[in-house]
Amino acid sequence: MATRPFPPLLRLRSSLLPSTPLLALLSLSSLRCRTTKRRLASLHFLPSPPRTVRSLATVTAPPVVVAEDDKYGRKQVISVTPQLYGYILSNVREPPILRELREETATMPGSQMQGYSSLAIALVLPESGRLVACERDVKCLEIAKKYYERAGVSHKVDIKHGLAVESLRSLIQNGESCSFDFAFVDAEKRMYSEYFELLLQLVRIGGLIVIDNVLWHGKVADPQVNDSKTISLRNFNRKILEDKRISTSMVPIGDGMTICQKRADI
Ligand SMILES: C[S@@+](CC[C@H](N)C(=O)[O-])C[C@H]1O[C@@H](n2cnc3c(N)ncnc32)[C@H](O)[C@@H]1O
Repeated sequence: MATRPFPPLLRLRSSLLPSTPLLALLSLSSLRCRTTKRRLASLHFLPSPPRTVRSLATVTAPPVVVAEDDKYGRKQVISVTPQLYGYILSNVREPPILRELREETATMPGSQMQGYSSLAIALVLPESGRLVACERDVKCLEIAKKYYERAGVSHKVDIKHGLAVESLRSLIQNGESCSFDFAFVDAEKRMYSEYFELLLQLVRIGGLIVIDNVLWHGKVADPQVNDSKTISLRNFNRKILEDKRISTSMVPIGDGMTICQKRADI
């Protein structure tokens, strides 16, 4: 998950979702929603705090960096300091159940916020909406299930326990291609390209695929960093850039997020 906050509310208006339903696939991550009534989705994606928050909570680094190179026109870039992160947390409409999940998982080893994205989406789905959530880790699922139940949204969530690629392939084999409105990806970074190809089959024309962590803490831009995840993400970003089957925008919020819309002419 990203290590810096996104703007707290990503609002996808119906104009972005031209026809039918709304669905998603994410990692707790894969969701699908079918509704013929509401075509508006409001999704909260509030990721983990910056890694420095817990250890350097009182340090206040300047939040703005100004590029020195003239070719960038002294562009100012904001970075989320612990102080700014605290400010954001106190100025977003984060439902109490999501805050509880975030706080409970903040101190856990490994990935934090298990189920946060899927719970955020399930909370705003209409009763007729459905979410497919893919996760391989039982412990993560236990946390997520607990919160789905507490939030009263379990009936909207179809959990697929296993490798996300296998779950996505099963959905295709079950004839569910072109039936999803929205997919959110935040699982194994080296598999992003495979997830994307499968999701492109599963979402309808006009549907959205949102991919998290595409800037990978800035490592994708650092030629000195060449570990397998960074290389995969670099290759993935290049592939998306050149892919004519989608409209796409890479948004520098959180850890970098790419938003793709499936085009009609593929
Ligand atoms: C960064 S966390 C995602 C958190 C998610 N956005 C949320 O809010 O719940 C990454 C998750 O992906 C899961 N994961 C990683 N690789 C996977 C795979 N190949 N198949 C299914 N889940 C996977 C991990 O177990 C972990 O829970």
